[in-house]
Amino acid sequence: MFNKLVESLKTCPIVKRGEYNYFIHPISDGVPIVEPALLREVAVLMLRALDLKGVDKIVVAEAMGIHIGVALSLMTDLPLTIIRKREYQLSGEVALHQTTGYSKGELYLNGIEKGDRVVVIDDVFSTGGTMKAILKGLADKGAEVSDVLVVIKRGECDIGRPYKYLVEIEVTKSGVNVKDTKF
Ligand SMILES: O=P(O)(O)OC[C@H]1O[C@H](OP(=O)(O)OP(=O)(O)O)[C@H](O)[C@@H]1O
Ligand code: HPA
Repeated sequence: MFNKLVESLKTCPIVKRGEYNYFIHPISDGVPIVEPALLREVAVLMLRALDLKGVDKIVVAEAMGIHIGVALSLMTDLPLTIIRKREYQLSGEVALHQTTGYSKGELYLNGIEKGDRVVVIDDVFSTGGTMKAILKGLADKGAEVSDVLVVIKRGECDIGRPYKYLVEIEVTKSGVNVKDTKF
């Protein structure tokens, strides 16, 4: 079931972003090409893993949460909100500060009401900085987080609550080692 995700990770290129060994993969970068069969495999695994009971909305972050969020939304009929890097100044918008292993920036959360039950999905966990910012924003809005899932977990990562992942990897300067698969 994990064939396409695991095999594509084992052969993906690494580039340096400062000291950070950055792996380049279709699910986490959208390049060189997102094959439908890979996206479908990831979508089916996410659907199998997630606790969707009573869930109202799916939450993802721009950019690389979008394709997996759309796939899950189409399969579940759950609406999707995309946390954007652009400010809209809509009523109720929440600004979040994102810090990753190689960047800092602002994110803007819209479309969440007090009492919403949500799942949050993302492509990668590395430092967990992005997910911590998202969870803080959702808590500030009074949303209840039913489940958090990442497709690819790289390294140890504490986000202050339990979460699920599909694949755990280790990234070195010469490549990706797949350490574990779930679901
Ligand atoms: O656990 P962390 O250290 O926070 O890293 C994970 C985040 O980094 C990437 O986002 P980024 O905003 O860099 O890029 P993107 O626009 O390509 O999604 C990725 O999509 C995750 O959201
Ligand atoms: O190494 C990475 N590759 C792709 N996306 C990422 N998001 C955090 N780290 C990475």
